[in-house]
Amino acid sequence: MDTNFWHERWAKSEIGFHLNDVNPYLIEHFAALKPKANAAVFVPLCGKSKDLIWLAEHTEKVIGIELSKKAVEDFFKENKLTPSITQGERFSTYRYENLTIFCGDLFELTANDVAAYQLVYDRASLIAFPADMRARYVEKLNELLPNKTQRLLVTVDYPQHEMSGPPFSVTPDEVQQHFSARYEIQCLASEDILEQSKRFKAKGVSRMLEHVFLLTEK
Ligand SMILES: C[S@@+](CC[C@H](N)C(=O)[O-])C[C@H]1O[C@@H](n2cnc3c(N)ncnc32)[C@H](O)[C@@H]1O
Repeated sequence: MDTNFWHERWAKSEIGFHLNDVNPYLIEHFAALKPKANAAVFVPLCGKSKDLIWLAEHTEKVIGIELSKKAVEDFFKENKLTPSITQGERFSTYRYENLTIFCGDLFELTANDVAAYQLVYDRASLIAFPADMRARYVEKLNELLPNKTQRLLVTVDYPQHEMSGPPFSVTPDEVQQHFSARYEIQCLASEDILEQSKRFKAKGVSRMLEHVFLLTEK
């Protein structure tokens, strides 16, 4: 899967992952991170998610990174916000009050870009990548983030042979494999979402769970 895959999804508005409202898991479980008053949250692969708005209202600073210029521009347009925009070598940077979105490739980020961020919100980001890229993504985030980070991670888990992703299936065992060396892992919720996932059911998926994990650095 290369970056063109995502540019095409956005160009054709094939963005079934996008929710028109804030993700209910974020509202319900964000407090489990026990965010400090000056919490700063990093949102990798943020799309045009409304979750950015909610996080900006509930934390001191939010930074997202998103490949698609269309996604970033739609985000500001649809939320009636006018950002300042700076063109850099690696990214175009969109800023509005306490929210910053880098438009560019996550793999181009350096630790300096996100060093001040202790919390990570990952909804539909790890599961956006096939297995080999997931390993690379986990490694990249480990390299970027300083010690003592916490993450809220939302995954989907279904028989992978029944559908080609994205979203890709990430089982609780795989979450352990990626993160147990560095994080205490707690599953906060597991929900059967098959009935509400009509487009996946239509593709022949027989079982689909969504899991919410709290990862706390050891
Ligand atoms: C499944 S969507 C999830 C978006 C968002 N987290 C949400 O909940 O709506 C994955 C997003 O990651 C973006 N993306 C994919 N690869 C990327 C990369 N290497 N760097 C930055 N963004 C990327 C895609 O354009 C897409 O918007």
